[in-house]
Amino acid sequence: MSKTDNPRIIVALDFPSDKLALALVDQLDPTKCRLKVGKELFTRSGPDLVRALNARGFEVFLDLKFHDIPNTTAAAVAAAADLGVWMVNVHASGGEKMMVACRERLESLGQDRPLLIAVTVLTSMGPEDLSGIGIQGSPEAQVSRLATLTRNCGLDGVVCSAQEAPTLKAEQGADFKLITPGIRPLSADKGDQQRIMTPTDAIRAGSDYLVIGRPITQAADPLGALEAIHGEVVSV
Ligand SMILES: O=C(O)c1cc(=O)[nH]c(=O)n1[C@@H]1O[C@H](COP(=O)(O)O)[C@@H](O)[C@H]1O
Repeated sequence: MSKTDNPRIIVALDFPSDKLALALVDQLDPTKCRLKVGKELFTRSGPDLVRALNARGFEVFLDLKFHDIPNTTAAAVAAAADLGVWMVNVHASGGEKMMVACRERLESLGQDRPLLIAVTVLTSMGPEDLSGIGIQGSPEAQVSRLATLTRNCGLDGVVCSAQEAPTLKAEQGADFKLITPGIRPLSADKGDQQRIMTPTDAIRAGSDYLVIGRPITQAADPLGALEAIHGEVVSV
């Protein structure tokens, strides 16, 4: 049985400044979503912004997709843990030694550590993009391979497309977390995403957490958009 806890929506704060991010956050409800801080916002606003979000009662997924040698990456996830984030990620393609070093470093910090997950194949990538980087075969096969490696390294889950969720739940077990971006309500623009799914279909497919950016952050009424998707998700 999966121990996924609420809220299951993670709003991606892809903004160029803390001012713009906080203006959006102050319209949201921490009982209905967690927040994701990614590369753009963290590079501009850094740890102080993460602390400001925590102080407002939100749990934070620090999405910096670390990918480096084991020693450097393990030190980076430990820094994320010091910041008090709820979840942190690395690229599974960094390999076994890198992922094990990260997990061991976090475990050495004790019980109250962030969830550690790995990115498999980005949801913006299709088969032709994989072949461009020398990977033959389907995105689904590559996601399964990297998810198995991630689970064998003892991490808590993976970032993948909801399209791969049914296969991964069957292969990796219910407790292995699936964090799925590329979520698009029927009326929303696909944008640069390729492997997409609606919120309801993603939950039915086995997603534990839905990462949603523009369909909420660029909505005329962000709280209304969040509440509509939250209502959809809790009623599946
Ligand atoms: O790690 C991620 O969060 C991520 C992985 C992935 O494969 N695809 C993906 O879109 N993301 C992130 O999920 C968010 C999706 O945003 P929207 O496309 O605006 O909903 C962005 O912040 C991406 O950085």
